[in-house]
Amino acid sequence: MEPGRGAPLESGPSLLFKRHTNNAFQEIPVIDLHNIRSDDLSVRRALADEVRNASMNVGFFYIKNHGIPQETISAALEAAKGFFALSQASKETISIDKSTNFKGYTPLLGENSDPENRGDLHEGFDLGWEDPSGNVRADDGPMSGVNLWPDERELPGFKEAVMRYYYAVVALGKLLFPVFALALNLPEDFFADKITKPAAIMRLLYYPSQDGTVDDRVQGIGAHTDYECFTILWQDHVPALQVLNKDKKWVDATPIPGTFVVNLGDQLARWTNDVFTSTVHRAINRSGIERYSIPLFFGTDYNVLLEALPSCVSTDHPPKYEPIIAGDFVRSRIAATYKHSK
Ligand SMILES: O=C(O)CCC(=O)C(=O)O
Ligand SMILES: [Fe+2]
Repeated sequence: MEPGRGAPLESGPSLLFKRHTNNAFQEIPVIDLHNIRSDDLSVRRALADEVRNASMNVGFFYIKNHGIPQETISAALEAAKGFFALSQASKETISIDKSTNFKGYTPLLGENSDPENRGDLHEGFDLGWEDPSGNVRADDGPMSGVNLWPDERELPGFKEAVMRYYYAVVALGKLLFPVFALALNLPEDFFADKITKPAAIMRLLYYPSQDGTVDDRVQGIGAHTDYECFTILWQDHVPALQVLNKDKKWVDATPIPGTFVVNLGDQLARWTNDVFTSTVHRAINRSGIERYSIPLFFGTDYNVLLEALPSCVSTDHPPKYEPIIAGDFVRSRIAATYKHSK
């Protein structure tokens, strides 16, 4: 059999399940991507082993040597700062309420990631795929629709900086899928025909600091899991992100310069029948200064049927979730966060 094209590392799904440890993680591993493009399959498999371990037991990992130039990140951050500094009236002209597919501006408390809470204390700007000429796809099913951009005269260069960052992170996401495939003992190209139209939603997020008396039902972003396959998150130097371990203890995802945080989402958990874990997380900014972050949620094409992968099912581990179309799943989960805000 051709290397990396279907030869399982070790046969049988039960071996995958056995790699779950009973220990609650205390820290988030850092994975070095410098050899992600290696010609040597054994090198790529070694990387996949690290990703498998983190995906099964933590659901989060940092990546370093990811190849995204610092100036691309800095320009996107400056664009985000410029956007959130606009007047409320300007931002409201591209309110997410005017969008058919959850694109544009969300004000403070405009959504609620944890139904137990009152609302999320962040502002956001959401965008999805568009090509360099500004065309969106018509065939994204329930997530079809255009991006809403601020007026170019008010914020020159915003769209260029944001899209340059977006394309760079989408390309990085495409590199990670074969690693996840190897980590699941699947052919390395297993996901290739399922990510032809990147269903990648990106958000610019702004978290004011929560000072003084804090209402525990208002957090920067309430406890939640992400919806797509995985998220590539850039966070600035301000600590806020926390990740829940099996002992129900919050572990800090402390900012590490030069890294992104990758966390798995519910699409991958459903697809892998929970072999890979979609871990609960939240962000609370009590630093005294404002915080910015940029998550990019990387999902499958919206028409893909998410049903348990054969390699993740056995007689002991029957499928846990009903098969569902990716686009319907994402749309219903996003809609819920807006409905819960009150
Ligand atoms: O801002 C962060 O650190 C986390 C954001 C997040 O969890 C999300 O947008 O889903
Ligand atoms: Fe999240």
